[in-house]
Amino acid sequence: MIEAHGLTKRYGPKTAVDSLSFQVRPGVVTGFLGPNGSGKSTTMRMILGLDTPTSGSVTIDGHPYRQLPNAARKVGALLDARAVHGGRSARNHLLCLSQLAGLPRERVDEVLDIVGLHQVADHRSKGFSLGMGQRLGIAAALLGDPEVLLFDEPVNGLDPEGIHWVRTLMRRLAAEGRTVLVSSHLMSEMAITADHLIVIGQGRLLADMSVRDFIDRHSAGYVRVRTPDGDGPQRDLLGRVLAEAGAWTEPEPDGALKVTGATLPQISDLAHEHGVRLHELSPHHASLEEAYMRLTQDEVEYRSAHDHYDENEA
Ligand SMILES: Nc1ncnc2c1ncn2[C@@H]1O[C@H](COP(=O)(O)OP(=O)(O)OP(=O)(O)O)[C@@H](O)[C@H]1O
Repeated sequence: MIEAHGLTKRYGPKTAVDSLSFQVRPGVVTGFLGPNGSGKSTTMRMILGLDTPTSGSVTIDGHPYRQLPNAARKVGALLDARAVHGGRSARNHLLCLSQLAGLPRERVDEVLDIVGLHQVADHRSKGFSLGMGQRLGIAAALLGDPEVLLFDEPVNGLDPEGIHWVRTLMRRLAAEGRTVLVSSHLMSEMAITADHLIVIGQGRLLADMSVRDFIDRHSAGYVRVRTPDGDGPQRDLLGRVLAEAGAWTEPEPDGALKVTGATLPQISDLAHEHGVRLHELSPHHASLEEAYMRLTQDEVEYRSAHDHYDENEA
């Protein structure tokens, strides 16, 4: 289990990670989700002892990474798949890593099999496609047969077949009882891959819940309602009475109104009471992607405003 308590990282005036507290449990895939620059990589680097927190702490099974007995067998990570030494063959690269970590040589062939690189194991990794490089990075993460695995954007740049392969592998590793933390900036990908979500924006925790709960809570529906006169007085009247009833309306390009905060029967009754005829009254569900955008949007906006402020200050 990975546990963070008030984890904070500042780079000069920039707070990259801001008082994060969360737990990553074994047996499930935990998706670590946030827009670009929200602090995912910095958090992962702190989990792996590659960066020191400004304050707070993060531990793996109760120990900071650097104090873990036999860390190479306990934790595996894919941070930057492009960081492979291109002059070596895939096999030699993995042999070097296994030697450095004191792991048995035989494990190299096992992981080459797992990631499907056996046939090209003696080719220089310089000629590898992005997908093959990603597989090699994952092979390196699996060398120590670790209980805890961290993958930073593992599907970046992969084709659909590669994405499917990574997704299946993550789920298999979790099913074996391992702790699997995988970062992404794509909600659609995490909704399929992960069981649990930790969502951050501007370094701060925005959501920590199961994917199912996230869908239930955040993909709130809306109702589309259209009057015969498009954006005429009938629609304006309906918009006013809906607002008075506490609903929130937004005009659609085709003259319809997008209504949230009122049920289909409530809208129908209000229209009837005020003599407004309706040509459309239809329920809709916001996509998960929209929900995620809404959740993180404020943080992105906050950042732009903040950066602008900093520039003025300087
Ligand atoms: N060494 C550093 N020095 C200064 N600022 C940094 C450093 N590392 C990260 N940052 C800043 O901290 C913030 C978080 O960066 P981080 O790379 O952790 O985000 P991320 O969520 O992983 O983004 P991405 O999806 O783009 O990789 C960014 O604003 C980044 O510019």
